Amino acid sequence: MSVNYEQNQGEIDFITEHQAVVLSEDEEGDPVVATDSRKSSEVNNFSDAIDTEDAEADSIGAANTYVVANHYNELKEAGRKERHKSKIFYMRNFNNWIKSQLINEYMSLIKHQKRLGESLRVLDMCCGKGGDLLKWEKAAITHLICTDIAEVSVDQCQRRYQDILMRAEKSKFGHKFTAEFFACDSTLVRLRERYMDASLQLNLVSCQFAFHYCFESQAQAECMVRNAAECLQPGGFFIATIPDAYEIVRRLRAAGPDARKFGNDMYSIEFEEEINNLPLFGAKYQFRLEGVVDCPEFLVHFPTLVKLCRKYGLQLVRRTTFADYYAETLAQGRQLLQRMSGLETVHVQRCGDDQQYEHVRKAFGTHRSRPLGTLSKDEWEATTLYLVCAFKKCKNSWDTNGKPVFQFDD
Ligand SMILES: C[S@@+](CC[C@H](N)C(=O)[O-])C[C@H]1O[C@@H](n2cnc3c(N)ncnc32)[C@H](O)[C@@H]1O
Repeated sequence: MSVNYEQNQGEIDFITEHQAVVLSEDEEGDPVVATDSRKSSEVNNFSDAIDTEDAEADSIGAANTYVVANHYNELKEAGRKERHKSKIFYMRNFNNWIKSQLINEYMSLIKHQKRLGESLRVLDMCCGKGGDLLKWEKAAITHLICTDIAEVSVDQCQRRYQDILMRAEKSKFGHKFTAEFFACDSTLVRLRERYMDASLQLNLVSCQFAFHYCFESQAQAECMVRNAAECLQPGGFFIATIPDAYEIVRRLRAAGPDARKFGNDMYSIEFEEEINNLPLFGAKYQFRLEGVVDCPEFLVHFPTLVKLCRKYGLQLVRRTTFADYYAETLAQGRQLLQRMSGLETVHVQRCGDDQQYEHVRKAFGTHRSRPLGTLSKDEWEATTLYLVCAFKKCKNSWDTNGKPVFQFDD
């Protein structure tokens, strides 16, 4: 049996309703993994949360985490000048804007539930080099936990935080917050045991452009979701940006019946395996992004993610593609988008017959004299591979066996 990675009407309805899970064409109950002899350990229902912390990576199918860690450890931080010259300069800024919009949206909801002066604690899971530190500062949080598998990135993140703190001390307007940093694999390690205070309650967990790494195996996905969920206060949120598996499979199919690869000059996605036989976990592809990423990644089967999240009390409240999120939040986020240089300024008359801006000519003709903001075709194709999602932590009671019974709103 193969897993359905194509979005059918049933799944669209599911996403709209946030209710029953359709995992494949043949299965409506617990997730079933496509038969794959190498991953026989995954061919069962979700087991209880794995208890063996720091488990042997190999024993739970985490063969690629070293490759990913090495890749990010070796990635050089480009200077401002180099970043400006990058072919994906605007797309990276655009992605950064999407993250800001998402963080602002859910921080606002959290702040509405709180009284002024109450603590606001955030976990930035897979924080990288700290690209979101300024967003946390602006959100006026009180405590931040940053963790990532790449030690080099965590060190850099910590240095950036120290800079922010020093600047905040000198400025009347800067916001100071406490923070802790550690390197570890969020798909293998129980994070709460590494926190300075293991009883700490979080208001927001954010995992940006990284959650999909945990879909290498069921045990890793389960560990990562538990890390996202278990310290969240009821009413708190888990937010993420991940590649949209439906869109990936749709583009692959569009590339031809036997195609295993698609992309453009900015990015490419290449599957090793026959895509009609993709497993539920470990559906691996190589993702390449102009000068920044060349790494194995894994499809996230969205209904499975939703089901796994529900097991830990997380209820889906948003699943929106980047294209739709841009359209939905543009009116409110236009100024920020401009400040972040999230779009390239283009003069239609100067575009000539450049195919990268054909959409602009089609939309506005060649007579428009005022400049406008857009992304090149290649950058737009790369950014629209992604979606934003958000889950709310629900209240719970306890059953007679001491297991949580979550009170979902739907
Ligand atoms: C594309 S970067 C995103 C970084 C950051 N969240 C951002 O938005 O700028 C992906 C990050 O995920 C981290 N990562 C990948 N697998 C991980 C794992 N198993 N545990 C913790 N971090 C991981 C990488 O080291 C890398 O920093």
